[in-house]
Parts: sequence; C-alpha cells; structure tokens
Amino acid sequence: MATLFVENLTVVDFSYLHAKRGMVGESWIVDLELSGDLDAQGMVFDFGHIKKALKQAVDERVDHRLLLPGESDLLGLHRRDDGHISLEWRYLAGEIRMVAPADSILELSGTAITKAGVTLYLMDLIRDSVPDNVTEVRVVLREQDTGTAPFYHYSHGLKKHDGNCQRIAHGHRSGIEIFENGRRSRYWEKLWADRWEDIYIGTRSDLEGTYYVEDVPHHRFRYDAEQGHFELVIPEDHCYLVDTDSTVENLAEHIAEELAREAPGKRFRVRAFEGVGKGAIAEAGEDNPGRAKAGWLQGSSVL
Ligand SMILES: Nc1nc2c(c(=O)[nH]1)N=C([C@H](O)[C@H](O)COP(=O)(O)OP(=O)(O)OP(=O)(O)O)CN2
Repeated sequence: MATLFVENLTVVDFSYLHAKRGMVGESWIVDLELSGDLDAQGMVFDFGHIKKALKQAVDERVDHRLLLPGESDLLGLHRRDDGHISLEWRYLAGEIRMVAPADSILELSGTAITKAGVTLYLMDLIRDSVPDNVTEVRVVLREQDTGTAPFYHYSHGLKKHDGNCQRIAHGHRSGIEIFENGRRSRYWEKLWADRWEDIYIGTRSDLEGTYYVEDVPHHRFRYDAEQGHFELVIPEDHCYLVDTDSTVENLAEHIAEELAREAPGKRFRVRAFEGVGKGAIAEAGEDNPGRAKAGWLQGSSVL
C-alpha cells in the first residue's frame, strides 16, 4: 500500500447561497491524496491521468457553478423542460432569483454549503473516477493564504465569455493590492475589501430594471449567451454596478480610476486578483491623468 499526493490539483471558482450573506463568491485550492496498491507500472495512479481526468471531473462539476444547499427551507428549485432551472432563495436581506441553464448550478445535500460538505462531495466524485487499486481518497480544500492582506468575495457573469464564465452567478475570493504614490496602502485595500464584501458585480447594460420584494429594491439582470438564457434578481444593496464587462482587467481599471477620483493629486497602482494566482494591474492618477493602463497578469506573486 502506498500514498501519493497532488497539491494544487485545481482551483474551484464558484458562488454559493448563504442564509445571511446571500450570494458569496469563493475560490478554493484543491489538494488530493490517493492510497492503494501499486499497479503494473508501479504506481498508485498515473499523475498524468490525475492531472487531466480528475482535474476535469472536479472542474466540470463544481467550477463556475452556483452551489445550492438542497435541503434548506430557503430554497425553491424548479427544473424546466427547456434544460434551464429557475430558483428562489429567500434570505435575511430579500430574495435571490435566478433562471439559467441547468449546468450553472450544483445542488448538494444539507441545509448549508460548507467546506466539509463540498469535500465529501468531491471525495465521492473522485472515488468513482479512480481505478480499483485505489482504496482511499482524501481531498483538502483551502483558501489562498494572503496573510493579513485584504480580500473580497464577489460574484459575476461575463456574457461574452466563450466558456463557463458566461454563467451569471459564479465568483471568486480575490486579494487586492493598492499602492498610493508607490507605497502599499492598507487603508485603501481595506476600504475596497469592505466595499466589495460578498458583492454581486453587475454590468449596467445587463440591468433590466428594478423589482420590489416587500418594498426592498432588487436589481434584475438579464442576458442571452451561448449556453442559454440567464436572469438574476438580487437585492440592490448587495450589488455594485460597472459600465463595462466585469473582467478583472476592467475591474482593476475601475478601482484605479475611482481611487484617482476619490483622492485627487495622487498616483495609484492596483493589482486586483481574480481568484488565485492571476489578475490584472491598472494605474491611474496624477502621473497618468485621465488614462489607466491595464494588463492581464498570469502567475502573479502571492499577496
Ligand atoms: N483575461 C481574462 N481572462 C479571463 C477572465 C478575465 O477577467 N480576464 N475571466 C474569466 C472568468 O471570470 C473565470 O471565472 C475565470 O475562471 P478560472 O477558473 O480562473 O479560469 P479558467 O477556467 O480559464 O481556468 P481553470 O483554472 O482551468 O479553471 C476567464 N478568463
């Protein structure tokens, strides 16, 4: 019997529904251990297969989905004949309603989405995907270690994306680094982490109107994309509107421009993460009047 491990098998970026927080974007790094007898090649299971087949299984079932606690009284879920679902989530601040292709959600057992529940789900999924000589599967889910640096949880949908990011309710746990006149500013980082805590970032042109639930205003977003039709109703005060698609390049640029507007005469550099290990850089302010530079950053340093 031998045990092998794979760290960072993948990162699952998703959102889930919470009884108090509403819709929460999350990013968990997936680590894996497999135990069993050695096969004819002298291996528990070929790393090549693990990194392809098991990563693909985890990504397909969890990544970019909205996770729902199937046994919660707050949830109403309806599967429609056209391959879409509609759902309602009645929580503390109001209601969340969504219409989306059925692959946009993952219904899990239990009354709340927890790390333990998702871990058990993934262990079952992986057990079904490994050969018979593998007798034990262990999964560890963990957040990126950002030390004391701030982060926010956001959800969004990119209607023009040719992959699963077009899903209207998927999200990320993202660090933010802000430099004011070349020096790291914990003040501004904390301010944006608070501003975007558990936020839905919506694109103004996807906004169809306001919907009232017992006098509480809710935004209604709606678009059609390659995978199907998407609608989302969510309390207005859990939303932040931007004039662009909510790509991380645009979000970094938006933050930099807002900072330059809020603190005139200063120069800002923003490193905004999208989940783990990637993001965008933008600059705005005194040295760069009226213009922000943005770029895609892959494999950026850990905060
Ligand atoms: N240049 C950009 N590319 C992508 C952006 C972006 O803002 N700028 N955004 C997305 C999606 O929002 C998506 O949620 C990112 O998810 P992620 O899982 O990190 O990306 P992949 O699916 O491409 O990577 P895997 O690690 O293989 O899941 C996509 N691209």
